Amino acid sequence: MNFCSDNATGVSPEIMAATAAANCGAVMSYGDDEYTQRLQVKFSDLFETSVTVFPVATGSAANALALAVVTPPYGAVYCHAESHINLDECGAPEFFTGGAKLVTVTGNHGKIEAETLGKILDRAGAGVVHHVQPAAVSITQATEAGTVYNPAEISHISEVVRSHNLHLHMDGARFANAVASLGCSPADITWRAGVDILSFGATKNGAMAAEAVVFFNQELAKTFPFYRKRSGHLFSKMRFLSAQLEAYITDDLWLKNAVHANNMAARLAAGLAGVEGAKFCHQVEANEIFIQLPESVITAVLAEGFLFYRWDECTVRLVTAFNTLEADVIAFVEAVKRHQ
Ligand SMILES: Cc1ncc(COP(=O)(O)O)c(C=O)c1O
Ligand SMILES: C[C@@H](O)[C@H](N)C(=O)O
Repeated sequence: MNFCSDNATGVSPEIMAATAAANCGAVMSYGDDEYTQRLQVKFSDLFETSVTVFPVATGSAANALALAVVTPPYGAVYCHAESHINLDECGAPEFFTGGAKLVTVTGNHGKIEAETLGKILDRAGAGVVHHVQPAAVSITQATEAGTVYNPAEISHISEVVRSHNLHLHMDGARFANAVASLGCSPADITWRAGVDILSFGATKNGAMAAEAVVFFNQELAKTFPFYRKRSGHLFSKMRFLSAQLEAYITDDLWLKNAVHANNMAARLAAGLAGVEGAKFCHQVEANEIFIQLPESVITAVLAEGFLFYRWDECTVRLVTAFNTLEADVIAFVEAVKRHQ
């Protein structure tokens, strides 16, 4: 039983079927196909405003290319110290921006606080030739700590971003899990809250390999095609990414998958709450659990064949997904309780 990551899962049957169904005949390439064209309307409907959508294959590409559009080589991107763009993308944002600097911001439970960000930006040296120039802020929704920003928190951050003439990017690798957790509309935690560009994740939540860069700020969308092409992410057979994304947002599949993943995480957290020596590091608000367990328990449960990542000293990360079985959750809890 694998609780390592939602990246470990397979593909939603609906998405696999849609991808196979797209494999018929010849269609125009490089995004000029009907599947990709339909995405523009369908994503605009989903977000209740006119958007421009660009499929790419990975979340790291979505993040790095989106940031490249809003950050000059001498610029600065402000992000949480534990953010994926800072720790897990091998310098892709720095590379694709042409050398911009990621300036990290600390904050509890994986979240940037507007007041802290404002103080940092007030002292950032905008216009001072010796300093990198503030250009963008990137927040992750749901965060790398398994928490979520509510609409008001995002609005407060975007007010600070706007007051310093910057742009706001959202790493939404687990965006669906955040929407499912908050019970809000996609618009409420994006453009209505001041987000300019969203990396809309699908791979972790049922797609095979498809993410969408969604532009709410249409002016910023103009240069993205060139960044995407020169990064090698302009797929000639784009239909096979777009077919995944289209199936993902059809009949609310994206939300149904996320609701299940979140429910399994809540079920797992409830089971672990009573374990002797267990201590949750963060509120479980989406599909990731960070929990401290006695080393003897961790070692014994790993020895039983359960798969999960150690996160740091005595802390493990448990991630549920759209196809996590409740029986697996129960089995994991029982294994932990056997060894407590
Ligand atoms: C929060 C977050 N953002 C972005 C990514 C990048 O996605 P990918 O691994 O597809 O590059 C991940 C990866 O799992 C992630 O957890
Ligand atoms: C790199 C690793 O953290 C991946 N992003 C995950 O969430 O599993």
